[in-house]
Amino acid sequence: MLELSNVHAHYGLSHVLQGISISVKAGEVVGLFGRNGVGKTTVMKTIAGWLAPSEGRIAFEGTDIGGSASDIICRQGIGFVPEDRRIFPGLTVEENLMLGFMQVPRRSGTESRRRLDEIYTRFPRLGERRTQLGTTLSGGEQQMLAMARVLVGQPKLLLIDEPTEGLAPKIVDEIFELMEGLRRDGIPIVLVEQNVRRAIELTTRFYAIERGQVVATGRADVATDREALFERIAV
Ligand SMILES: Nc1ncnc2c1ncn2[C@@H]1O[C@H](COP(=O)(O)OP(=O)(O)OP(=O)(O)O)[C@@H](O)[C@H]1O
Repeated sequence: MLELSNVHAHYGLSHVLQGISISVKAGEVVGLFGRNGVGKTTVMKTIAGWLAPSEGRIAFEGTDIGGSASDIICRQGIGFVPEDRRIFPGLTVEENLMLGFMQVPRRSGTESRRRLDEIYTRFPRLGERRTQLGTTLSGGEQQMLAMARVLVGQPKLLLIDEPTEGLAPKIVDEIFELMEGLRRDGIPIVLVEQNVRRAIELTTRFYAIERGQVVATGRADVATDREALFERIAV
C-alpha cells in the first residue's frame, strides 16, 4: 500500500535521506530501526508531507504522494503521530480529539460522537479525563491522546514515531498493548522505536537504517534476521 523508491531528502544542504526504498503491505507493522540521527524521523516526515523529497517516488495505494502537502496526505489516509506529540495547550482532551476531525472529510455530529465513543472505548483513560486540559495529562496519557487524535480520522496507515520515549515502564507496557490492539485490528503501522527488542515482537518486517540508507531488512519472525538486526544496530 505504501512504496518509497530511492527517496532522497535534504535539510538545506544536509543530505539526510540518501536513496531510501521501503514498502508496507496491508496489515503489516513495519519497524524502522537504527541509532540516533540516522534519518528515521526524516523518513516519517517525508512520507507525511512535512518535508518534500528531493528525489525518488512515494506511492500510496498507487498514487504518487511525494511532495504533496501534509493535509492532503492526511486526507488520503496517512496518519502521523510525531515524536513530540503536539498536544494543544488551552484545549481539553476532547477538544484535542476534535481537531482530528479537521483532517478528514466532514461528518455529521452523530457520526463524530459515535467515533469519539469508539475512541474512548479503546482509550478509557482519555474518556475519564475528557474535560481535563490535554497538557495536564501525564506523558504516557499525552502519547495516548496524540495517537487517539490521529485515529479519530480512521487512517488507512499509521506512522508512529518513538511512542515510548521518556515514559515509565508501566506506561510503556500500555502503549505497546495499544499498538498490539491496532495491529490485531489490521491497521498497518510504520513504527520508529528505540526499544528494538520490544518493538520487534510487534513488527512483521523491519528495515535497519544507517546514514540515511537502508542497510538491512528482514522478517521479524525469522530468528536469524532478528539476530542480524540486533548485531547491526548493537542493541
Ligand atoms: N530540522 C532539521 N534541520 C536540520 N537538520 C536536521 C533537522 N532535523 C533533523 N536533522 C538532522 O538530520 C539527521 C537525521 O535526523 P532524524 O531526526 O531523522 O534522525 P533519527 O534517526 O530519527 O534520530 P532520532 O532518534 O535522534 O530522532 C540528523 O543528523 C539530524 O541532526
